[in-house]
Amino acid sequence: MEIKNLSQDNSIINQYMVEIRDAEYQKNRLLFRNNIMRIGECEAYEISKTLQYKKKEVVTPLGTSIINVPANRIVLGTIFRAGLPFHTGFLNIFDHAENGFVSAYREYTDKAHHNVGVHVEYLATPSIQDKTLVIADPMLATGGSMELSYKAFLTKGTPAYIHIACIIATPQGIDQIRSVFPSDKTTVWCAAIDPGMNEHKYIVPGFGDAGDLCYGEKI
Ligand SMILES: O=P(O)(O)OC[C@H]1O[C@H](OP(=O)(O)OP(=O)(O)O)[C@H](O)[C@@H]1O
Ligand SMILES: O=c1cc[nH]c(=O)[nH]1
Ligand SMILES: [Mg+2]
Repeated sequence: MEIKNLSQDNSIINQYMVEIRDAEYQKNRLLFRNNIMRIGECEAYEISKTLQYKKKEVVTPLGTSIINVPANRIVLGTIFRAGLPFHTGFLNIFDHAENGFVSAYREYTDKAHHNVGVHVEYLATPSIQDKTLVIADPMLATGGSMELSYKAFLTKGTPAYIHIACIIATPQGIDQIRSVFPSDKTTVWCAAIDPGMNEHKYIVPGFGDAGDLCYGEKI
């Protein structure tokens, strides 16, 4: 399994990361969502370099041009809620892609908020059979949401390749992906790998609760 940590090269993504991590800057949800979207666009562009390409002839007003265009059939999968602005970034780049949506939310199963269970309740997706499945979700913390969402997508076919796209990952989340996903056809993309999680399973330093920062607190 390949891990592509985009923070290893300096790029404009670092500026967006500074802003989404900044507790003051986060107070503006519009700017927060917009930066999540822009990181999605950057990751999509990086993923585009790894696709297969085929020649396409295009007729201009003055002649013809032959250009290599992506050949993969892409399904952009995302996980409600926090995945939505990230998904928009991917769709801005891969505007011809099909789209799949799954809901997953983490719920504490004990009073001390130390144990987290993940609930999957909703799936709306085209077939993913033999397609390139991108699953976009900003946070890969325990990896539980990504694992269960992937298993939900698998009820609709077997993908040819899987790109796990997140913004911040933890070593534990990556290990979880490694134990569940097919190693010969999975790449994990992220803009940072943070050292770990606190006792409530929030990534530290991370940036907080992605869904709440995008859309407000839920009850
Ligand atoms: O790797 P995990 O430990 O499963 O955590 C990651 C999940 O946490 C967030 O969703 P959350 O459950 O907060 O739902 P929300 O997007 O509706 O806020 C995030 O968007 C991931 O889906
Ligand atoms: O730090 C974290 C971990 C999981 N989900 C979030 O939104 N933030
Ligand atoms: Mg949340």
